[in-house]
Amino acid sequence: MVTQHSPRAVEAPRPLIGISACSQHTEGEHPIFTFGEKYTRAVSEGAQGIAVAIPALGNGVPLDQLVQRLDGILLTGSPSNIEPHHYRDAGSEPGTAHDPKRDATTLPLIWAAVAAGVPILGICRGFQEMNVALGGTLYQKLHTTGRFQEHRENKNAPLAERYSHGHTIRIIPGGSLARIWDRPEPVYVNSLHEQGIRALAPGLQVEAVAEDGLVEAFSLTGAPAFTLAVQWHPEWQWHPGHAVGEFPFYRALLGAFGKACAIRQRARDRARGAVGA
Ligand SMILES: N[C@@H](CCC(=O)NCCCC(=O)O)C(=O)O
Repeated sequence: MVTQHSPRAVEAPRPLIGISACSQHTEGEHPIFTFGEKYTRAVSEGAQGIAVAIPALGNGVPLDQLVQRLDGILLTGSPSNIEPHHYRDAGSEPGTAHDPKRDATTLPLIWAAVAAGVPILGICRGFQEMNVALGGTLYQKLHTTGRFQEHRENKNAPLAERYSHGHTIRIIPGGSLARIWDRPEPVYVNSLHEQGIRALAPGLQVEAVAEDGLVEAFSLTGAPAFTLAVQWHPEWQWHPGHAVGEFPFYRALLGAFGKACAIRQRARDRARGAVGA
């Protein structure tokens, strides 16, 4: 008997995409792991994947086993910041938000994922994590350097305004990002971060810069799979409950990531078939 809860018609297998979680506390004393619905929808609708959580368990996640089962990893943004000892910098100011459990998970995860050829898309904190994991450093407060325009959000503005407006970027011709988005008109991105790249990690290649020269996107040279990170928030396109408008550039980014994940998923399926044969 077919009911409203019966599984839908069989559809083509979708890639399994892990989403990095933050650790937080609810009002009580129950620590929880979280990530936003917009990231989940970006994975399921934008990248056509199946979203699964990567909890911030640090050593409790057997990373080598995890990456063998995943077809892609999306490293989310977060209000928290990477602890500066991870990039050999002095301590942060009191009151700075940190998430050591997330650091202990994502930084080694990035190495494991690159080594296993898992496609990665890093967003904002995730972009900063990729740079730090691979040996780069960050400015803790861009606005105090006197070298950059304002990259922080206006917290008094409505959410839609904060995530729709920002600044333009220049996409480096001939790079991986230019292959995803090769249009002559200026590209606008949103901008909601206080920290930014100071020294780019060895092996990373700049894919886009802001007007002030700040690195806004990079890829990993010679990576076996799609390994791209952006300082802005393409997942805004999939923010629920808002008329967010259309951002074809953001759709193209998630689409390219999804295609890379689908390629890995087919390769993993073939390998499993070969083992089972
Ligand atoms: N804390 C870092 C990274 C900023 C960031 O990822 N913001 C995301 C906010 C919440 C979200 O939209 O997911 C910095 O300030 O540089």
